[in-house]
Amino acid sequence: MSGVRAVPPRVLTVAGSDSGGGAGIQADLKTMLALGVHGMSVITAVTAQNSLGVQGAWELPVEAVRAQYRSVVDDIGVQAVKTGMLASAELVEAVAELIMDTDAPVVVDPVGVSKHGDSLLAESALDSVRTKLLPVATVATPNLDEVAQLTGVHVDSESQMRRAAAAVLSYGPRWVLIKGGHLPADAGRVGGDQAVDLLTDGSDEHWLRAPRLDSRHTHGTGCTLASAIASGLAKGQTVPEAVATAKEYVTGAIAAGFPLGGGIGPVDHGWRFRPGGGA
Ligand SMILES: Nc1ncnc2c1ncn2[C@@H]1O[C@H](COP(=O)(O)OP(=O)(O)O)[C@@H](O)[C@H]1O
Ligand SMILES: Cc1ncc(COP(=O)(O)OP(=O)(O)O)c(N)n1
Repeated sequence: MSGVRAVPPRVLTVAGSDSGGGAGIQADLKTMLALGVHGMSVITAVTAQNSLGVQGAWELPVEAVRAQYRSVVDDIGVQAVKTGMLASAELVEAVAELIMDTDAPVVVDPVGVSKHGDSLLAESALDSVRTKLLPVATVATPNLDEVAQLTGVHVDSESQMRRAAAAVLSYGPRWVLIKGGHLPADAGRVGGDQAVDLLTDGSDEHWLRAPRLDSRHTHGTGCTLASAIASGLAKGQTVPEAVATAKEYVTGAIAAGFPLGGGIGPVDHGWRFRPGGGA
């Protein structure tokens, strides 16, 4: 018996490995599986990491990163790329160069520091992120700490998110999603009980709001959101559509986050497959 099988859209993550499975490459591939695309990976660094923090990190040589990327893109092809932990200026610049030659939308999560405060990007790489990586992004997804690191703009209220967006857009990404997950709960508005993000290309503006969930187990929120956006783009969604569906997915994953180890547990990438998850 023979038949033609449907081929799912293919999404490539270029990121670091999180041994604890909550963030990084592991979060990206789980998200992609949950959202029905074929996930592939270029590993840039390996971290020894768990619910308590990052105990060690080792970069891969730039030629190993280039070789993984070429193997995937030249044979299998990609409909979207997502970048996460890139560790050093050399890796940031090599990845930006590879992306420039790839005809697919790119989600850049400019990962700087983990939730535990462990650095995942050398200070000396910040300028390469600004001048080489952000210009090739279809969507950049900085959190508020990354906005401050990259632009010097400190956001502590919703009204300042517009200023932050303009500062990031000045480096050249087509869209920016300013993630307000780190915004104080009462910032700038009455009843600030929402997790608010701002998506804009400088003229079109979308405010995304979800209930702010009182969960300690939020490890991997940023990686999960960025991978979900890339999955939507690979399926042919517009940027605002992909971001809206990704926000809904990450909110469900945070709501279903669970305790692992002695610290911050992961969000549940498989929440839609659990009873009541809707799959
Ligand atoms: N407690 C929370 N409840 C609901 N949504 C949240 C919560 N914390 C973060 N988010 C959402 O998760 C996504 C990732 O944001 P954030 O946690 O700021 O990123 P990062 O993991 O890069 O620090 C955003 O859509 C943000 O609004
Ligand atoms: C290997 C690796 N990459 C990225 C992160 C940061 O992930 P993020 O989704 O921002 O989640 P938190 O770590 O902030 O919870 C990471 N920790 N490890």
